[in-house]
Amino acid sequence: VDLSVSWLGVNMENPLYNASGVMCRSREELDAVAASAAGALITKSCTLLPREGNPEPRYAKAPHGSINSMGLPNAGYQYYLDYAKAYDHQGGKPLFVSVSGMSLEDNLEMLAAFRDADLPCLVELNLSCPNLPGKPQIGYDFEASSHVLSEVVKVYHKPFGVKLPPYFDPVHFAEMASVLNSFPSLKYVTCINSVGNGLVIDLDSESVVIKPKGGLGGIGGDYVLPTALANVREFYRLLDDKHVIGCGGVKSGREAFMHILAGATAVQVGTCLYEEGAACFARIRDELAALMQQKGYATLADFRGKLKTM
Ligand SMILES: O=C(O)c1[nH]c(=O)[nH]c(=O)c1I
Repeated sequence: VDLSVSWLGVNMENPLYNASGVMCRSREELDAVAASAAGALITKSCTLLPREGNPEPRYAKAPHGSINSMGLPNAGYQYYLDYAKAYDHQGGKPLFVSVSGMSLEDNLEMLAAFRDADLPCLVELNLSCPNLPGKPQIGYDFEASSHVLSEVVKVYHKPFGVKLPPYFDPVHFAEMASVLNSFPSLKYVTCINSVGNGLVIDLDSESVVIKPKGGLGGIGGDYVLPTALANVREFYRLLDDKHVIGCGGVKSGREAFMHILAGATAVQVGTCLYEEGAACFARIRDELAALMQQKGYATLADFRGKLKTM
């Protein structure tokens, strides 16, 4: 079977890569993803200046996934720009850069720098960080999203994507799709970011499991798979001439297959990568290949977006 996918000028030997935020804050981590069976890699969302992030513990494994309130810890955009400048773009694994400025001005300054560097990497603009106390997720404010994107496309003229929060209402899917469809150079969306501000309780200690925000954090893993699949399918259905990247609940070939069946061009792995390490990519890749073989599909396009309804 052929697991390759070519989209937006990048060629991936398989559709799997890391979710921004996991195993991608340092060059050592990024190199580990690049050295793994992953088909691509993406950097930790970056800000203008380096950030420590929220107090620890800020990540915890949960019975069916994870909770995190990292608080955007990152080395600052210059670090990732330098990594991108030194990266072997011909090496076969596309590099994506996630940008998540603390303000529109910061986003524009970072995007202008990436523009001027004229590198082959694709930008994923994060509209959905749920863990900055006092800062709402842009993606939940349709007016703000439209304004940010209007300013972004004045500065950044290359194709780019956005990381979206999960939506839970058909009206919201339609509203956000309408905003996104008015930006032709916005060529992909990544659905979904973590399900924001969940609460995991440890029964024995009768306590929360992470320190920031009274224990509130973004939820990932098995918990979010149905929501992730719904967002992938809805935006796949509603967006014009854009790709949807699936993220949320992928821990085996089965969920990767589901995301692609729902319309995903490629698939990101977060919680499972955090817990299992980079070996998960070869395992999930082989499981996906076996599933395709079993079902008689030769390529991803044979079943992409072909979810049956009743
Ligand atoms: O807390 C984080 O750093 C974080 N955590 C997430 O779950 N999603 C995000 O987009 C971010 I920027």
